[in-house]
Amino acid sequence: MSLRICIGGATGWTGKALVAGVVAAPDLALAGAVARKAAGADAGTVAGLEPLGLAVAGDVAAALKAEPTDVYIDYTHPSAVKANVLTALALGVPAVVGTSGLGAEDYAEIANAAERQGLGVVASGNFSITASLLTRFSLLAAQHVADYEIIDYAKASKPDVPSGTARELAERMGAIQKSVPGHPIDEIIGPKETRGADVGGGRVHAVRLPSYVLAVETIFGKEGERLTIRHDAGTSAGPYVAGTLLAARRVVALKGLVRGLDNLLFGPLPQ
Ligand SMILES: NC(=O)C1=CN([C@@H]2O[C@H](COP(=O)(O)OP(=O)(O)OC[C@H]3O[C@@H](n4cnc5c(N)ncnc54)[C@H](OP(=O)(O)O)[C@@H]3O)[C@@H](O)[C@H]2O)C=CC1
Ligand SMILES: O=C(O)C1=N[C@H](C(=O)O)C[C@H](O)C1
Repeated sequence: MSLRICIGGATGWTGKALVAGVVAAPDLALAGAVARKAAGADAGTVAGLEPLGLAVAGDVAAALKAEPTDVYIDYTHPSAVKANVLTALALGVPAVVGTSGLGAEDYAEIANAAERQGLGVVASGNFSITASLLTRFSLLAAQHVADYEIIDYAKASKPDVPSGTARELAERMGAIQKSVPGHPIDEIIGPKETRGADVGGGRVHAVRLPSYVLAVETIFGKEGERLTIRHDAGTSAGPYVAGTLLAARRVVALKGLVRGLDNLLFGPLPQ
């Protein structure tokens, strides 16, 4: 039997690519689509496909109550994602979280809800396979090099900071080894904000300018040498589809929260 998927944000940049990915996959079926402005319209038509005979729902609860669903996927907005995921879990549906804007405290709450319900959640700041390589390489490097900083580049209109990619990376690198500034920030002469923000132990500098989609750079410094690891997203949402759908296929067998697609792709980080 096909795995029945509901997509929150089905009319968005990423959501439309995912609707097409689910429709094209022989082992998946689209059971629900959520968006406010297109509520009532056909989910296939609004994604630029043939009609699917499935109406877009105006909210997550309505979609999940209307059709039996195995996995809820969220690509909505930083202001909506946490409530959507908690709603899915409360209705007994595991979740895959692509939307950015949540930090360690939000994920602790989501992990508790998932464990209470005996359900899985997979969240990843970036579901592209190559961005997951940036994450994994950076985590490995942080095990060996203490001094690092993260640069987070995104489009001027991005509503959240840092990006989901950079936030997850900073929190996970910070848990391995805190990035300790060589000169204490409190004693800096000049505007302290120019030294970026401590995000879960990792230091992040955010740049927001037209022409970027999203790029993340981790820079490691040692005496006499420097290592830079960088990922650049292009203008298509295609790279996020395979990783998101891999997470959807795997989340049904999990209990609790897994944060980071690299954990599904490459297994736990070697200690
Ligand atoms: N983890 C990853 O790999 C990736 C993460 N992202 C993240 O996913 C999120 C969505 O990105 P993107 O696809 O570009 O977004 P879009 O703005 O293109 O689409 C957002 C979708 O969510 C719906 N939506 C539901 N609730 C809200 C709300 N409260 N406010 C705004 N929209 C809402 C919109 O429809 P309507 O307004 O009609 O409700 C629309 O369908 C972002 O946080 C982005 O950073 C994006 C790509 C990859
Ligand atoms: O807002 C976007 O567009 C993206 N956001 C994600 C993030 O916040 O990390 C990543 C994706 O590359 C695009």
